Amino acid sequence: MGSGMQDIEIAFQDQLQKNHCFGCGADNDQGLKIKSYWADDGTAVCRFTAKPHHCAGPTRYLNGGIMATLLDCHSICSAIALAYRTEGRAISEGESIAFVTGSMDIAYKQPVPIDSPVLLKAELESLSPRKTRVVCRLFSEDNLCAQADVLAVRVPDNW
Ligand SMILES: CCCCC/C=C\C/C=C\C/C=C\C/C=C\CCCC(=O)SCCNC(=O)CCNC(=O)[C@H](O)C(C)(C)COP(=O)(O)OP(=O)(O)OC[C@H]1O[C@@H](n2cnc3c(N)ncnc32)[C@H](O)[C@@H]1OP(=O)(O)O
Repeated sequence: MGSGMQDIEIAFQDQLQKNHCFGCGADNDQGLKIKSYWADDGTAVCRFTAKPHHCAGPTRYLNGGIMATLLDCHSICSAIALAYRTEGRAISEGESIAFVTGSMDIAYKQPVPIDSPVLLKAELESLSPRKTRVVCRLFSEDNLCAQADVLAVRVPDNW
């Protein structure tokens, strides 16, 4: 105990300011408050544990709208993080960068048990200064349960 490096990594969302988004806003007390981080392989990851009221029709499965929110918000926050990294800045350092969802296509492949944590993994590709494509996968217990193809579009920070 007490020696070596400490993991002081801070989630993307905890570095963004004044974000009241239901899915990713640190400033929304009734929101999902997801937390996203860089992984060593260049993807961005997020782990989320649902509450019982996030259920689908059957109480044992996660609601598809909640899944969409997780995929959307993890993707957009990761696109924002990538843009800061590409500009050589820490998140929220200097002029703020904002992206929104231009489009999102989701394949729901398997039902997601509500009791198990999910893992979201986002692969990012910058298409132009204004557009980032994100392929975001949602896993439960190592099973690929949903996949989203997201177009993140940069907007002015007063959007
Ligand atoms: C949300 C934050 C913004 C505010 C900042 C506030 C606080 C900042 C703090 C933190 C922010 C952090 C996180 C917030 C995070 C996320 C929330 C989750 C995501 C959401 O929940 S967000 C809500 C849902 N989201 C919308 O409410 C979008 C409504 N919409 C629009 O606001 C416009 O529609 C817009 C901006 C999308 C485009 O408007 P625009 O005027 O820039 O249009 P333009 O044509 O110039 O598009 C430029 C290039 O994108 C291509 N393009 C555009 N749309 C496309 C589509 N649908 N399919 C295929 N390509 C598309 C064009 O083809 C062109 O491509 P090219 O450059 O190659 O020609």
